[in-house]
Amino acid sequence: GGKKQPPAPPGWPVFGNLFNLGTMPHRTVAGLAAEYGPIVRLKLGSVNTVAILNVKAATELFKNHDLTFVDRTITETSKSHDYDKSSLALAPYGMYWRVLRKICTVEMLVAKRINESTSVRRKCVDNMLSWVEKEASVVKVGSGIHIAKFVFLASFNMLGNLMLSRDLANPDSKLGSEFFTAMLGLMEWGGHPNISDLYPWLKRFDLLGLRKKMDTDMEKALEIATGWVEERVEERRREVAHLGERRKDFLDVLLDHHEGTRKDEPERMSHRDITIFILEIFLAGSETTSSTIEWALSELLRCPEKMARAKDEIALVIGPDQKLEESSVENLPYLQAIVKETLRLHAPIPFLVPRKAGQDTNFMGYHIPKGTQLFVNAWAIGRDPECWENPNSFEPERFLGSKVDYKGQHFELIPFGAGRRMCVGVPLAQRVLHLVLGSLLHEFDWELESHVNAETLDMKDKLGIVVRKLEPLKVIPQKVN
Ligand code: HEM
Repeated sequence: GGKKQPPAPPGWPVFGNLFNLGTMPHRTVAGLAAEYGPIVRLKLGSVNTVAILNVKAATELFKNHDLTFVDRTITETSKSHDYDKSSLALAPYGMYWRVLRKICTVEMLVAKRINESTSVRRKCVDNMLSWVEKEASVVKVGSGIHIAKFVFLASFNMLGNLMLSRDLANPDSKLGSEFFTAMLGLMEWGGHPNISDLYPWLKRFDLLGLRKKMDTDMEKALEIATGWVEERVEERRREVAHLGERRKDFLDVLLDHHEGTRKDEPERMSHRDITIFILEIFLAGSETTSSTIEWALSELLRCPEKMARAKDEIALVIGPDQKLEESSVENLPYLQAIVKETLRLHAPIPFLVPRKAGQDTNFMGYHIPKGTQLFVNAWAIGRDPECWENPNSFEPERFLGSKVDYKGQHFELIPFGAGRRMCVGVPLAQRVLHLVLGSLLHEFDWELESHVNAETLDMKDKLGIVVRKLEPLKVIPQKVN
């Protein structure tokens, strides 16, 4: 075999294909498949990138080349305060990653441990429902509320409770709101395209000022979270006599591990590592969840008969004066289908978390040099016409009686990725998505604002760390009695 590289659209000197991308790169890049095929080479500034655009190529990737592309590309903002050195999502495929990933899958994000915290999530959802109701009562007639904001707060609060047993959405907590603001900053600066990543030799000029902004917010977030970790270490010291009174949260699991390993063991997590892990879970789990819920509601508001079907299903299983519990979700196949269909059409992280080639490799007849960045376009894959009928239309029915799910075995539906680096939060995300969406549908009737209707609702998206709606969904909730 020669050294045939994947086809590439023509680019500009210096800029490469940067201008081909536009504001919705997942859509633009998906569109290249028609002319260039499912494996496309792009030059983003000076960075060699390959994008995977259909199910066939993704299947080959995850089945036979997962290990070649198991490491991540590291962005300039993620190096702030050495975040990348402790991050699970960015860790090289080695001992540290393996140990931390195992703690996650075996001790934190496993069904048994998730079951123990059911009431915590219930409480956070109840809070959210009352925020929604309250806000709806103060906006003027015909205007809606920004629903994603409340779901985001609730998800953030849930994660704070699961990890730290702390209510960060409590408006009286000054520290909580400072932390929240700093974390919003991390998401903003981390999701913004950065000249420093496109032209590494310009890094030191930090032309967009993103690294500087990141450093400021990272410092604040770390300072606050470090305080929480230290406080807990103290508390545990005092508590040793009567352990078992408190529910073991993620922080306890991590500290148990820290204290259980010998100091000279290479896989020992430092307090710094633990603190950064906490930030990472907030970053990974909040906006992904709220964006999915916002899209699901938007799609349902465009199809009143599907909205009605979802509400009818819930009403049949859950009494009007009962709450929707996580344990009821298994009896709500249509709700489950709605979540799948939403993730198919609106993968919140449409290129997954970028990977890179660990060595020169031959992929489906193409030569891909070591160091090449890899985008797996989950958005395009979810709409691959070879695998999906009417790929662009919202039809949850397609999943009824189908085995296809997002757990990494069906490469046509990979909003959480697949292979070794697949999202570690799936079991939790799955609970939260169904609980939140189901509760919103059960407790309220939803209407669009008076000047909008199903045909005119804006469905455009934009890409940050997460794809969200360009125009936030504004909806009018009507409490169901
Ligand atoms: C709708 C919700 C979510 C979506 C769509 C999502 C999606 C993803 C994707 C696409 C990846 C990269 C996968 C790959 O490279 O193949 C990822 C990685 C990750 N996710 Fe999620 N995620 C969600 C929720 C969560 C939650 C709730 C948590 C934590 C509790 C979480 C923690 C992580 C972590 C730690 C990684 C890095 C894994 C690694 O590199 O080994 N995610 N997620």
